[in-house]
Amino acid sequence: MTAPMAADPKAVVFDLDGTLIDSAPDLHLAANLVLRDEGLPEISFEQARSFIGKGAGVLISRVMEAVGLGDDPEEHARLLAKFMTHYEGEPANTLVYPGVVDALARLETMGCAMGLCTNKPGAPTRIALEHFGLDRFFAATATADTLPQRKPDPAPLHHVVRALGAGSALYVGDSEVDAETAQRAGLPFALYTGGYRKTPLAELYHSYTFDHWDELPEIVSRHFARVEA
Ligand SMILES: O=C(O)COP(=O)(O)O
Ligand SMILES: [Mg+2]
Repeated sequence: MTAPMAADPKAVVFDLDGTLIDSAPDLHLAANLVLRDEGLPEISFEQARSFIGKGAGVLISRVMEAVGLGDDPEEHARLLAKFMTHYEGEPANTLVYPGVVDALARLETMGCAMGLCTNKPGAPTRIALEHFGLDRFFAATATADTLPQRKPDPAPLHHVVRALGAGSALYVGDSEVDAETAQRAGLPFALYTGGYRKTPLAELYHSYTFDHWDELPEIVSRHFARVEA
């Protein structure tokens, strides 16, 4: 007798910044604490928000460009290290988007396997997840330091899907980087419109959109009903 094939779990993978948590105020503050300490002009909240998506290293490159510093690698490494010392504390000004916890709890009761795929480094990711009680939902996580590749390379997303024991997954994110990652991974993508996206919706790859987290469980059940049909 052959063993029955394990059913592919309904897997859903989430982005973090701009999707589950609104971390822009703390990222803005940490960037400005570096600039203040260096005697440099500070950046606006809108600038900081627009620099989020490709991880802390790219954020610091964009900050350096914005204040007229060059792109010297040693200077970049020094400022990035300073930024991380400011950012790695408890997320004092970060909020979970409304409805996130209820939506994740609902997906859990629906039997979804859930994972996280973020360009945020591992240490602040773990601190934020624990701080907001979100860590219990995720059976697999890829952060900026899990693999050599980062989003929009599809490798971290594939890594999380595999770690969940799934062949496919719905990816949920807020930004251009997430849309490109899902597209390159060949996975469906649910775009949260409340995050840090700058590009018009019509120009971005997406399978679903939602403006409020209480809409997501219904999208997920529709999606998997269609996939299983
Ligand atoms: O920290 C960033 O720049 C991006 O993080 P995210 O991948 O969770 O959106
Ligand atoms: Mg994001």
